[in-house]
Amino acid sequence: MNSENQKQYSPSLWNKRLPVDQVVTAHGEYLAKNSDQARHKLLSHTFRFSDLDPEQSIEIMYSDPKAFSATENSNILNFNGGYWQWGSVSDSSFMSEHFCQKNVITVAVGYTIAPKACMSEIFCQVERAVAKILENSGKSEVFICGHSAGGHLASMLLFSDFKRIYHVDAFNLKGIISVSGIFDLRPLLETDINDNLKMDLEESRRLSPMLRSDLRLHKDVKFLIVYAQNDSPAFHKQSEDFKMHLSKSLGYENVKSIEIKDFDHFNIIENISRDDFILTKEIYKFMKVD
Ligand SMILES: N[C@@H](CC(=O)c1ccccc1NC=O)C(=O)O
Repeated sequence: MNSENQKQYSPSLWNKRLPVDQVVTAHGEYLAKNSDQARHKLLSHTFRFSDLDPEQSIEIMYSDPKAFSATENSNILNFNGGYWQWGSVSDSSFMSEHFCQKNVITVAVGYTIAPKACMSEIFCQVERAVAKILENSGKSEVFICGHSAGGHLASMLLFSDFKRIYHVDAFNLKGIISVSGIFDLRPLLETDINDNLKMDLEESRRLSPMLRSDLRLHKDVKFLIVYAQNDSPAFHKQSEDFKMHLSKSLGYENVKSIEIKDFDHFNIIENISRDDFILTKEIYKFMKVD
């Protein structure tokens, strides 16, 4: 165990709002409550990809059946955080209400969490769900937002060969938003986060977008990399290093990073349930929604 890494990758220790042992529970309750509220107010469909685990599914929300059946609209996919071992697809539609009011369709994307699935399996499940969504999205624009572990999964899609493996075009995948994401998994090997994931060095390298340059996604994809002021220094560095990797090594032109002042690892994502939050407004701008 590396105690410095353990500290840097324990986001609850860096929050300044709540006692350390309460912040994760409060976070889970917030996401569940707001997702339930959205489910009651909006129309929704769940598609399950497996009989083995209900988490391997997507939950689509929308306010207007006409928008849902239109061939040209805007979709935002959400990948939940929780270090690939907590969180649920059913708690991942907490931001749907205001997006759907603006005729954006929201899609919570679920996956089997560790230790039932390892990191490679989790990424495959997410990749397959995205391929299905792209296949069925017509000319609609698709944006992906991921928090923490979800930001990692979203960024890994850069190296997905959708054409060869799933026979779909990814031309309508327009942008990726990582909120307090992790891009180099190696520091996690020496923390208790890996007790359930059981990654070895080879798997951690292969699944680190920071260490990959075998790009498959087209260069027009836009990136928004966001982190909270009260994230740890290691999280800040991971985001800024990945921004450099995208722009300098991989040649992406449209990459922006933002630090959200006075927020932490948890309330930075909770608050995208509000339409007046600074990050929500940035996401609207990024998606060209008004
Ligand atoms: N044990 C971690 C928990 C954590 O990082 C977390 C919990 C819920 C949702 C996202 C999280 N972070 C990354 O995926 C902590 O110290 O906060």
